[in-house]
Amino acid sequence: MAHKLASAQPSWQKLQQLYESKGKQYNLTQAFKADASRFDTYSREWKSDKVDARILLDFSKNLIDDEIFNQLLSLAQEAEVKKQIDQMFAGDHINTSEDRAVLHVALRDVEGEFKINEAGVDEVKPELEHMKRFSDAVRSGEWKGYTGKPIKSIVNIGIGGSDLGPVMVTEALKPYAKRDLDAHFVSNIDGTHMAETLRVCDPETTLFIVASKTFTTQETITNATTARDWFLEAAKDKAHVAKHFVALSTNVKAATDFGIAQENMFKFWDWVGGRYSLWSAIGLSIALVIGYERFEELLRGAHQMDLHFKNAELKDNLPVILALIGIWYNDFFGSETQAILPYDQYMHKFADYFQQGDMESNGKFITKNSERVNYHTGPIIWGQAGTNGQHAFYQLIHQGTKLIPCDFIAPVETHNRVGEHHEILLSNFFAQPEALAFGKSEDEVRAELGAQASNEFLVKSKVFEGNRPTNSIMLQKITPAALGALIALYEHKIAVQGFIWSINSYDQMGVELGKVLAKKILPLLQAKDASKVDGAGHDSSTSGLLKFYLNNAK
Ligand SMILES: O=P(O)(O)OC[C@H]1O[C@H](O)[C@H](O)[C@@H](O)[C@@H]1O
Repeated sequence: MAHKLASAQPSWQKLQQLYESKGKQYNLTQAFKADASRFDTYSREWKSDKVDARILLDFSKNLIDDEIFNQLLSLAQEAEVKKQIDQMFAGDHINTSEDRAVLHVALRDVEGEFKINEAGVDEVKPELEHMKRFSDAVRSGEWKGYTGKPIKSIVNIGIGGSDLGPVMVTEALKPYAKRDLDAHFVSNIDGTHMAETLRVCDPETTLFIVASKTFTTQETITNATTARDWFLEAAKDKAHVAKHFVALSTNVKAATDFGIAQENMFKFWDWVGGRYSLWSAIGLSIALVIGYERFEELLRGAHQMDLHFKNAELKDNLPVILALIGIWYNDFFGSETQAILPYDQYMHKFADYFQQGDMESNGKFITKNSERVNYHTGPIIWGQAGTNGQHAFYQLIHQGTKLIPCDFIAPVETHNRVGEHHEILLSNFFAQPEALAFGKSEDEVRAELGAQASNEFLVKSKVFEGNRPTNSIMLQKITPAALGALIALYEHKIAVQGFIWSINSYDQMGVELGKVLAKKILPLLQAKDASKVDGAGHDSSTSGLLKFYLNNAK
């Protein structure tokens, strides 16, 4: 593949012209008035007869018409998106900088449909069986701690991709959780995180899950060592570690060196990216919390979305549509961010999860052809659960000077029917995109204000310009399968954007430099001697900060 600059594609220039000639002054009120079937044209419903999942994507409230949409589809064709999707599913080493395949889709190919020829793929099933046996034993109480008591608390120790997925999914699927099994997630190197967690755990009934793809991550190894010390203070005998510590890793040797018994090791493979790993052994805490069967439903839901992504035509392909609309704003309107706003309390970690998923994947400036891009790549992802965001930052989305495309997500059915809460919640879910799209004109404000309309500032302050684009995504219910499909939808959206921008979405070189510098600085802090700072080769700002710290450290 040539991996051309996206801006060198013929469609890119045409999209630029379309932005100038009509995109930037596109008027949603007029567009909806002119076309009664706009919703039908720009919405797609995806369902699967294999799993309990269904997703409606309404993208009609976007600044697009047929010409723009078709031009975006041409861009996807010119970038050979279909071919790149096929390469991913075939196990080609599309992570070129690390010479690795990108096969999270193989983890959820529960029936083995994809026939991928890559070392480790045939081990997926036995590993899942291992996870099933183990999670069943812990959940049933058959697995006992060193004093013969069943496990009551699990503590997942991991960071980044070894934390965010399990946290997000266990929160999103809490209605399916075993309520008498407490789940904790410790990620931060800040000792407070571990200290506050251990405060509520009992060494006799706590299981630690050390989750690290590389098993070298400083935070995770330090936290795991602290947890082991705490455990041994009570248990005394190192042999008891085997009943209370398991490891999830691709690095079997390092996990063994840490003292994890062979049978307590759950492995995965280097073709699983950290931020795409919740489907692998990294999902063990999910299986423990919701049960293995539900975990498998999550995988099956994702797999159905994989099939849709692989097989559907570009114009009907949900991940492709989301990706193209994102590119339209990111690269032609100059939008810098993308908000993800789930109207479901259980989904409150969804935006956090895709902050890593999207920003670590597509925050890159070098193409696979070693050129520096001359366009913007990955958006800044942010958001929180509705309706909380409405009372915090929506003011800026409605009336600020920045264009912030938003994805609104909601389930038709709630897990908790409490009075009319769900109707009230959803009335907001429907109202916000409507307000953003159509706004309120000055004439409307004047008519509403009556006598007060003589106050010019009041009138102008109450105007909503509208034309602020949104996608609305509805699921039937946040079931394991539906959540699996939704996560896969966003994963593949990220993939398509990376394909079009010609970047490698599957490495993360940008996180390394800071880690290297921290390792150089740590000995200075350990030496506790401010006089050693000068001469350590740091700039005056870093040196000044270090000296301030060392002179005041207690
Ligand atoms: O799972 P681990 O090897 O411990 O890695 C944990 C995380 O740290 C790294 O710095 C990467 O930025 C993440 O992609 C990764 O998920």
